[in-house]
Amino acid sequence: MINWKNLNELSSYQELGKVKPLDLAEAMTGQKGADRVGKYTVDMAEGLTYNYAAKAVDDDILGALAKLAEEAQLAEKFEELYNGAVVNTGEKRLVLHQLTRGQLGNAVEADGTDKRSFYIEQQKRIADFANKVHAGEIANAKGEKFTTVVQIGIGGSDLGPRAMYLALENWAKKTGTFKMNAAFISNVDPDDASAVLGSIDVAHSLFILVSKSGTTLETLTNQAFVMDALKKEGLDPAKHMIAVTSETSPIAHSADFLDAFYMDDYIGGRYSSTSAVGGAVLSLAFGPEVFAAFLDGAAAEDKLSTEKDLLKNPAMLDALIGVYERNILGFPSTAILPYSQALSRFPAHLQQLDMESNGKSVNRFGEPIGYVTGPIIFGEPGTNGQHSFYQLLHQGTDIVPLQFVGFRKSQIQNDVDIQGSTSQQKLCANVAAQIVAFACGKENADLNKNFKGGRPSSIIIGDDLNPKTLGALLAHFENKVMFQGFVWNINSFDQEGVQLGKTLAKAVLAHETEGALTEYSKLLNI
Ligand SMILES: O=P(O)(O)OC[C@H]1O[C@](O)(CO)[C@@H](O)[C@@H]1O
Repeated sequence: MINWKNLNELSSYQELGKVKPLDLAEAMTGQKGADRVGKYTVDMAEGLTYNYAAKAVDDDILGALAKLAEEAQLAEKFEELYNGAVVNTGEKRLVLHQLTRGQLGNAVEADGTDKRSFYIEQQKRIADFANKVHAGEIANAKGEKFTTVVQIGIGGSDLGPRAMYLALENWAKKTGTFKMNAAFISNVDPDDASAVLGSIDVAHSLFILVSKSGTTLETLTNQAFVMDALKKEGLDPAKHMIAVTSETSPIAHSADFLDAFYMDDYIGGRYSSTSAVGGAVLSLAFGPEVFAAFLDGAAAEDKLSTEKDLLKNPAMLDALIGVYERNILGFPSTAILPYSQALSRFPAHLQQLDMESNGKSVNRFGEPIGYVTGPIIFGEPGTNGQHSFYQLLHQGTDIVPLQFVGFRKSQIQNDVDIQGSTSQQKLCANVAAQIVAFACGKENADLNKNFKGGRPSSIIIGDDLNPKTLGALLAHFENKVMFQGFVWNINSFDQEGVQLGKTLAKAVLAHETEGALTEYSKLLNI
């Protein structure tokens, strides 16, 4: 029997508030700190590890978090989700993104079909299509091979797939699996589409129109923009464009497209990288085998997330430590800091994943809640961030919990030894230094140079970033966000907060405004 209770109704949450907080700076200094690094670590899938030695937790706090996980029935709620319960209460939908990469529980039937079979069928259709494009069997009007693929989409139909493409681009070039360049058009700003169209060979480009709803204004505008450009080159848009959408959307089964691949309403945009939304562009860019390996990594991490023991479940643990930092320690934000250039857009993807999912003020039944929920998420790859906003992270008045990601090896493996160390060693040295600097600080009589420390961080470490480790990394964060939503008793799978702005923008374009909106319209010359 599942109890969907608010966080402040749980006795384990009240108990958690009474546990003595850890003095992180003290705990991380000297041999005690060294011991913590070996102790507070848990294996993730695909050889990754989640190390939380530099988080402000000890055995007592972890014990209290384990009780909270149990009372909030996190493992049971995940089970409900993957067995096909209507967990998206706002939209009255099932939540099935895990099913795109594996079968965690019972077969799930919806709309008269077995959903796992449906997702596999779409993956097979995409693989077949991609193989034909690579072989030149599907080609442009002159029978020439397509060399570039361009995804048109926004939000979840852009950020995840774009971040995943960038994460694997150099890996694929290095390993000989690279098949096609990919570009992305998302913003309705005409400079976005113009710049992308100006940088590609349009006659040899295949466009993927990605919109689950098939109604997103930005995406449909960019589709028309691209169709116009194709026509101006004397090309037939329908021979250069495929669609990824839900079967019930207005753009499904349209003659505007060479082919169409489907996902469905049970996969939220921000959770759609492992569906056809990511599958089409990644299979075309790197080949279906690479996409399949990415799915395997995500499936392996999902499996780990079913573990009931908090200390063996990295996503649940990461989620609970985040709740402790947000609700007990009162920290308002979290920074995502990958020490990997390939993950340059991963923080942007996590901004949507986390903030669109957990930026909620009512519980899953639509009732107000009396505690804070999702933190503000931001980030940049290291070491660039160090020379930008780390000043505030080290000495600012707010404490910002940090989530580092680092790999022992670079992707391209082209490196130079300068002054006794390689660039990769310098990168890794910096992340190690930052973790300890944030945690331990450094006293100085000159307060301007004083570092208080006590600033918590965790790090996910792997040997290298490849399709499997990337899949595991993605699933870790998806599952972390889901578990946090369960703890806060909110619905992490709808996004009503984006609607009002869309409605008002339509009113502005239709010149149906009043008051301040009319004045802003005039200021912007609309
Ligand atoms: O794929 P669609 O339906 O075009 O939606 C794009 C994005 O728009 C949103 O609905 C927010 O406006 C996101 O949740 C979604 O990822």
